[in-house]
Amino acid sequence: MSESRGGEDLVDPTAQSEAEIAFEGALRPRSLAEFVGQRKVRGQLQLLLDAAAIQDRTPDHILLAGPPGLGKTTLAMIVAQETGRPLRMTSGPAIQHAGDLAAVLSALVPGEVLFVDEIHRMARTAEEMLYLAMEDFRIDIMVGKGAGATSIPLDLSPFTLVGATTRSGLLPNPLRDRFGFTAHLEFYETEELIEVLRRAAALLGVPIGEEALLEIASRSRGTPRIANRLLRRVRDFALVDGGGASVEAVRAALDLYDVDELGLDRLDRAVMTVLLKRFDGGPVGLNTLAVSVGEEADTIESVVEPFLVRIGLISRTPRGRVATRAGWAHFGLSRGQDALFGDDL
Ligand SMILES: Nc1ncnc2c1ncn2[C@@H]1O[C@H](COP(=O)(O)OP(=O)(O)OP(=O)(O)O)[C@@H](O)[C@H]1O
Repeated sequence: MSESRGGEDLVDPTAQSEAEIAFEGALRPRSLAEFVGQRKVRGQLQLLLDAAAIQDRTPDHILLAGPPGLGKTTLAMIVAQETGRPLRMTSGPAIQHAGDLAAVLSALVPGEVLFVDEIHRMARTAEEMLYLAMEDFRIDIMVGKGAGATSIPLDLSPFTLVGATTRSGLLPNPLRDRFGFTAHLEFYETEELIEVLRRAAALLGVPIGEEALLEIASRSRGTPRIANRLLRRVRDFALVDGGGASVEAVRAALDLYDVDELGLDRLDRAVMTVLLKRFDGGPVGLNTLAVSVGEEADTIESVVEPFLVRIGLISRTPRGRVATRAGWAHFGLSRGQDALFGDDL
């Protein structure tokens, strides 16, 4: 739920309306067994939780790293659910001062799971407080100012911190090192997304065939949040059209929303078009690309780029972003053609 790229983008994993939050809540897997894909992470988490249960202690702190919409919040909820512990949720941007964090930490009950979304956006002063809290379940609260300032130690209840980040590179090493386990969530394979969709369609009571599921899955950018969102649009389309959720309905619905067969939307296409036409395939720096499409560099770096790299349309080089041969081919262009196309971006 980080920086939204705004508008009505269907394939923006960061943009979420109230209605969608409620919709997602209904589809969220409640146990590790129900959680589709991420096999390695599931196995690692299961082991960590089982070991803690045998020793009757709070599980180690967990860092969940990966692009938005891959299931970090869901996994945090599952950790609480599977261990029968209460869950408290907050986010980095909500912790602007050490005092904000002290208030949260001091209110934790023994064994509670504390989920901090976008943990890389927390205030620096709070990060330092968190080091001690994670290590010793203790914080020092500063009282007074200047020469008369004193620090009062405060013992905390043992807790498990589950941090989520789309930018693990931005976390300072001392914070990263205090997590007992870091899970790197990967984009989902098409087969896994089909599984996510099959489960969601059953929960929503939408009859849908395998071919239609495949068509939605392949346009979902490896992201369950997007898969569920596209399914919702297809369900609406089928309802209004009256023809059922056929593969034709999927194609018509997603064409209507400008999501192409690779799952690229307007912003992805704008980035690719700028890279190919204006910069003749690159290399181009991230900031230049972002300014050229009128978007935040952070959105390009954490949302657009990882997907374009993953599907092989661009690559990152030390000198900047470069279009690959597949990138040129997908847009039916070749190097040196910009004069033909002009600057019609
Ligand atoms: N492995 C999965 N199996 C089934 N559904 C999933 C899975 N992962 C995510 N989902 C679905 O996708 C939705 C989005 O997941 P979630 O909110 O956990 O993502 P996130 O990584 O926390 O995103 P953000 O960083 O934007 O908060 C969930 O509501 C759930 O319905």
